[in-house]
Amino acid sequence: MKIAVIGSGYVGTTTAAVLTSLHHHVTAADIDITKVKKLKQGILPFVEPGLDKFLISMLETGRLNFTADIYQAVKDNQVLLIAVGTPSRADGTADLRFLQSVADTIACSIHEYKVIVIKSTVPVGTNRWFSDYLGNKIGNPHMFDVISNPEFLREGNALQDMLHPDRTVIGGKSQKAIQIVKEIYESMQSNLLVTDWETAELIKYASNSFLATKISFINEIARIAEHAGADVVEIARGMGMDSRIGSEFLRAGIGFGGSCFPKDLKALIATAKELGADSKILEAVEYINRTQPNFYTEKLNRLLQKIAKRPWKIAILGLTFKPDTDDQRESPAIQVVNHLLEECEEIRIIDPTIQTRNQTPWPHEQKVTICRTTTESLSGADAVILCTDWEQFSNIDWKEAASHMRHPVLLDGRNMFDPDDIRSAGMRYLALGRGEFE
Ligand SMILES: NC(=O)c1ccc[n+]([C@@H]2O[C@H](COP(=O)([O-])OP(=O)(O)OC[C@H]3O[C@@H](n4cnc5c(N)ncnc54)[C@H](O)[C@@H]3O)[C@@H](O)[C@H]2O)c1
Ligand SMILES: O=c1ccn([C@@H]2O[C@H](COP(=O)(O)OP(=O)(O)O[C@H]3O[C@H](CO)[C@@H](O)[C@H](O)[C@H]3O)[C@@H](O)[C@H]2O)c(=O)[nH]1
Repeated sequence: MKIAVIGSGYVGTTTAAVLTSLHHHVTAADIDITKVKKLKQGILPFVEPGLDKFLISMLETGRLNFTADIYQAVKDNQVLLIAVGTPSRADGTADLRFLQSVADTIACSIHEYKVIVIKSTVPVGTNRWFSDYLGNKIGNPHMFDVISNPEFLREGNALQDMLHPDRTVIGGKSQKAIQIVKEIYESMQSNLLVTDWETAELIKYASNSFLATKISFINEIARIAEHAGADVVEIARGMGMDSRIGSEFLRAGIGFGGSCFPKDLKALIATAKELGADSKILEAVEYINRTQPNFYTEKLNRLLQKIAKRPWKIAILGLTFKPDTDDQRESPAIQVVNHLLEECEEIRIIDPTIQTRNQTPWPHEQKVTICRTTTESLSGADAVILCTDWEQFSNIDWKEAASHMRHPVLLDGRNMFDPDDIRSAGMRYLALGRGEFE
């Protein structure tokens, strides 16, 4: 099939490469010319394990092409798959202006029947709105059909998630368009769920919100465990042994970040409000997550006030919202740094993907130092905070680390380490919900 993928970000690029591997002819289109130039050369503009090599091999098939000419991409392809961003507005609602701009482009270039597949995460009602908006613009609602096809990949595992999805959700009204989309994914071994637009849209938000709920739930249990002198890591292990609960998404820590959970949770709360429905659980999930990074850093503050002279020097391990990505969007590590900057003389950050200091603008930029090695970041520090559980941090020699620090204190924001190992290396170990209340 001939498919145009509109938007070449994390989702669009992965989708374009995977659809090529399914023997389709794919044109990936993006308005960002710099991005397109890189992708044409097989250079990924973001970090995503395995996707770089896969992209090159797909370009070599000759069936994958990148372009900044969205009009031509729309003209040349029967299926238009949209994967543009849907960021949060200040009030928490989803900003659909990129989607609307794609609709405007399609309206100017459509001459024959198209199947428009919305892969971007969009609030309930958006597929219906898109269909009406485009139909009115071109004055002919029969020139196209709209299909909701939400994406469930995780950053850091995008390629494998898309090659082997747990499920493929197809929402729509037109049987003809549903059949075409089914054929696109035909050779994939995946559970297929065909439904209407609204249900498909809500499956996406409900899935993300449920996973976010598991995380905030275990973070709340961690706060209780801390008062009770219990260990949340063991609690999660015990809970996870029950197959009805499952062991995933029960890691307590400084909270969830990224371009999806925080924004989708806020958007679902906003949708509920618009519809006049309750969202008490979702609001609690959002509240716990919003307060989680400061809950951790306050714990460190209390200890440092007792043992170290202000202003402090703090080392930060990891700035991305999770390992195996360079994405810092809504990273709780950034909230941790911002919360501490006022009290600190210097914050020394190390992250395997940091290229420049300016990826995130800091309020007191002169206080932030980007380091190349862990030792450099720890040198003279009053404390170190593990914010992102990158694999490479699991190999730190804590005995040596302690010798470089002014005060050997570790706040383990991801409960990554064994408290006994760290303490026996001469470090003071703080975590959340692991039996010690400072
Ligand atoms: N990142 C994820 O892990 C993930 C997973 C599942 C779903 N999603 C959803 O998928 C959507 C895309 O997410 P992303 O992370 O890939 O976003 P992204 O910001 O990485 O990429 C979006 C791309 O769309 C391009 N774009 C914007 N307007 C355009 C237009 N009019 N025409 C062509 N290109 C245009 C941008 O230049 C950008 O390259 C969002 O709705 C997101 O919620 C993301
Ligand atoms: O037990 C856990 C698991 C995750 N996290 C945090 O949760 C966030 C999100 O992690 P993850 O879900 O692995 O990454 P995303 O790439 O944001 O993927 C989510 O968001 C995507 C965008 O909608 C969906 O497609 C995916 O299915 C969904 O998992 C990160 O900050 C993690 O550190 C925890 O704190 N504890």
